[in-house]
Amino acid sequence: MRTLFAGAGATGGYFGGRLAERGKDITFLVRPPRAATLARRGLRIHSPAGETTIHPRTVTAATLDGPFDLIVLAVKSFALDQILADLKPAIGPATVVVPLLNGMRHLDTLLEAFGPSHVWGGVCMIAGTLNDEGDVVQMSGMHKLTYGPLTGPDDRLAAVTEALSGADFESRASDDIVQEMWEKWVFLASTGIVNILMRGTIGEVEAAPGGAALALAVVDEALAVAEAAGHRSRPPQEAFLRTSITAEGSPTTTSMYRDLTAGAPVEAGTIVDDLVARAEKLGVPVPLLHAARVNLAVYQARLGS
Ligand SMILES: NC(=O)C1=CN([C@@H]2O[C@H](COP(=O)(O)OP(=O)(O)OC[C@H]3O[C@@H](n4cnc5c(N)ncnc54)[C@H](OP(=O)(O)O)[C@@H]3O)[C@@H](O)[C@H]2O)C=CC1
Ligand SMILES: CC(C)(CO)C(=O)C(=O)O
Repeated sequence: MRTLFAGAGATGGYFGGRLAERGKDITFLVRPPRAATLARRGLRIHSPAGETTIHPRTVTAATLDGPFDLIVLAVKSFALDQILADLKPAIGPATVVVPLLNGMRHLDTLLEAFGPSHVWGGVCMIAGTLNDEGDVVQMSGMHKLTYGPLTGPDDRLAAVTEALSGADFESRASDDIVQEMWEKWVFLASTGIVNILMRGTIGEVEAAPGGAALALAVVDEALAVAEAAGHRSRPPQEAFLRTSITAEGSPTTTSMYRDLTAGAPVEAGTIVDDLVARAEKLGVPVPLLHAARVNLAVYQARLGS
């Protein structure tokens, strides 16, 4: 399968790089400065398992001139509109688009842009970032990619599975990807909100008096929204979240918190604001999520000023 990774940042660079490392047919859609960095340094991945350099094939919006079989979308939510416009030439009659973005709102945007026959769901679990050189840094051993059609069986599944497997990360097709995206959203939003409201890692919050109780109260609010929306996390996912968000000494932060502490724009709209908006619509009280929304709005307003 000709596969295009749209974005070669922390997630796209990692998962696309790992696939390219195994000889899969991977191209990255990047902007000119990123293309220049990748040409000069290669795509370097630093991980707990070691370091690797891949020399990736890249295209830019100006040189993208034909359809791909599979597109993996790996940009931040605020870059979505531009890249969807750039991707138009890459969409053929049978192209599958798998987004890795956090949250749910991008699915509506994608369905509107490309139509239901092209859009699948996707979830990735990784703690990744780019360092000052533009290299991908995988901060823990976690690296999982899950994907699947939004509605019913799809005869492209075997080919997509072949394209996304066989590399040095866990890869899995899901027959209920929408539920898995909700579970990831609840996990990520809860963890990120605890980081942001308390300005610390999960372990630092847990060590504070009342910290674990506060974290679990955030989880209860996020779960209540998911439940009202018909997507309460299944018991093993809920148990994992409760354990992980109260883990003693945990260094866990989220990409949202890392962006905030770096003074960069934060995906507040799709990760926090959208959860609060759904809570309001469904009549679910979420005072802690609301506090996080206000906190992030103040931050974003300062960034813009
Ligand atoms: N980082 C993490 O640990 C995790 C992130 N996620 C989610 O994955 C999504 C992607 O995040 P992440 O990979 O961290 O983000 P990054 O910022 O690391 O990477 C996004 C990349 O998209 C590129 N980009 C933006 N617009 C365009 C465009 N028009 N054309 C080509 N490239 C473009 C940027 O390139 P440029 O250099 O040109 O700006 C950047 O390198 C987010 O929704 C995030 O929440 C999910 C799980 C974990
Ligand atoms: C919760 C986590 C770490 C898992 O991938 C994540 O999605 C993020 O930091 O954005």
